[in-house]
Amino acid sequence: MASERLVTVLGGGSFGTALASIVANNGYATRLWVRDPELAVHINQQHRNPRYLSDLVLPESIQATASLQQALEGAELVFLAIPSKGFAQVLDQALPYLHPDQLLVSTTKGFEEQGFRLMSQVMEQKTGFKHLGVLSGPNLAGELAQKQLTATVIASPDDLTRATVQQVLGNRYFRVYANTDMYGAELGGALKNIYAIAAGMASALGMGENTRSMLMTRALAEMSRFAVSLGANPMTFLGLSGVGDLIVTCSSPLSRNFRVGQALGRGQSLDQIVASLGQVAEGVNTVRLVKHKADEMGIYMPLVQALYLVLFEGHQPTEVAGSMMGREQSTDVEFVLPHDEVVKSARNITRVDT
Ligand SMILES: NC(=O)C1=CN([C@@H]2O[C@H](COP(=O)(O)OP(=O)(O)OC[C@H]3O[C@@H](n4cnc5c(N)ncnc54)[C@H](O)[C@@H]3O)[C@@H](O)[C@H]2O)C=CC1
Ligand SMILES: O=C(CO)COP(=O)(O)O
Repeated sequence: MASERLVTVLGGGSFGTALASIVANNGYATRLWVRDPELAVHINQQHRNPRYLSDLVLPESIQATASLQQALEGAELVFLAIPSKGFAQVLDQALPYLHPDQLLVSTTKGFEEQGFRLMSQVMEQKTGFKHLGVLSGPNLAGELAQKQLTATVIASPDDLTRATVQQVLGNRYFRVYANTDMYGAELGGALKNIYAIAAGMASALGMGENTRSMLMTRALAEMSRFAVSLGANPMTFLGLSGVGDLIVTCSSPLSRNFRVGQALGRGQSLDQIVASLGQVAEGVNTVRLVKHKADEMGIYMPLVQALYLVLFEGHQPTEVAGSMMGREQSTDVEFVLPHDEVVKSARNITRVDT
C-alpha cells in the first residue's frame, strides 16, 4: 500500500470519478474536485457520485471538495479530467494553488478552440511546469469502474511523470504503458472521437462489419496523415492511444461519441442529441475544429469533410457515404505507396485507353 502521497483529480465526471476510484483503491490519499459543493458533500457522505457512474461504490478514502485550494494543497500529482471546453478556465482558476514541482497530467481528449491547442500545450503555456503528461488509451470509464482488464498510456517527455503515473495507477486490472510522444498520444485520443461518430452512424444504418473495418482503417490513415502534418510521430498511432482507442470507441455503445453517431443515423437532430446526452461527446466540436484546420493547412481528410456535412450542413448520412465510395481510387498505406503515384498511374492508363 502507498503512503500519504496525495493525488488530486480535477473533474468529477465519468472519467474523473473512475480515475479517483482507482487511485484511492491503490492506497493513495485522493482528493476529487467537483464544481458543485452539494455534490462534494454527497460524495463524502454516500460514497457515490449520483451524476456519473452512479452504481460505482467509491472508496471511503476519497475526499471530494469544491475548493480548488483544498484539492490542490500538497498534491504530488494532479490529473485534469475536464472537458476541453472548460479545461483552460479550470487551469486558470487552479494556477494560484499549483506549484512547479507538481506533476500535471491531462486526460482530456479534445482541442482548445483558441489557437487549436492540445491540452498539454495549454498546460505548458499557462504553467511553464516541466512535469507534464497526458493519459490516453482505450479506457471506457464504465468498464474501468467494473474493473475490466484495461490498458492505458502515460505519454510524457518527462521520466518522473511517466514513472509516477505508472506507479500510482497500475494495478491488477489497469496496466499503464509509457510513451514519450505526448502530442502523438494526445492527437490519437482527440481524433478518434470523430470516427467513433461515423462508426455509430454506420451501425444505426445497418452497415456491416466490412464497412466498419473499412471505416476504422481509413480513419487511421486519415488521423496519421493529419498528425504527421502537425509534426507528430505516426508510429504512436500503432499503439494503445492510437489504434487501441480507435477500436474501442468505434465499437462500443458505451462511447458517447459512438452513441451520438447512432442517434444521427436514426435521424435525430444534433441539437436534440447533445441536449439529451447530458455528458460530453468531444467529437462533435472536434469535427468542426479539425475540418477548419485541415482546410487551412490543405490536408486531405475526406471522412472529416463528410461528417462535417452531416453534422453541420444537414446532409443525409447515406447520401454522403454513397458519394465517398465514388471518389477516385486511392492508396492503401500511403507510407508504402504515396497517393500521388496512384493518381499518376491512373492518368497514364486513361491516356492509353483514349
Ligand atoms: N468517459 C470516458 O470514458 C473517458 C473520457 N475521457 C476524456 O476525459 C474528459 C472528461 O470526460 P468525462 O469525465 O467523461 O466527461 P463527463 O461529461 O462525464 O463529465 C464532465 C465533468 O466535467 C465537469 N465540467 C464541465 N465543464 C466544466 C468547467 N467549465 N469547469 C469545471 N468542471 C467542468 C462537469 O461538471 C462534469 O463533472 C473528456 O475530454 C473525455 O474525452 C478520457 C478517457 C475516457
Ligand atoms: O475516450 C473514451 C474511451 O477511451 C471515451 O469515449 P467517449 O468520450 O466517446 O465516451
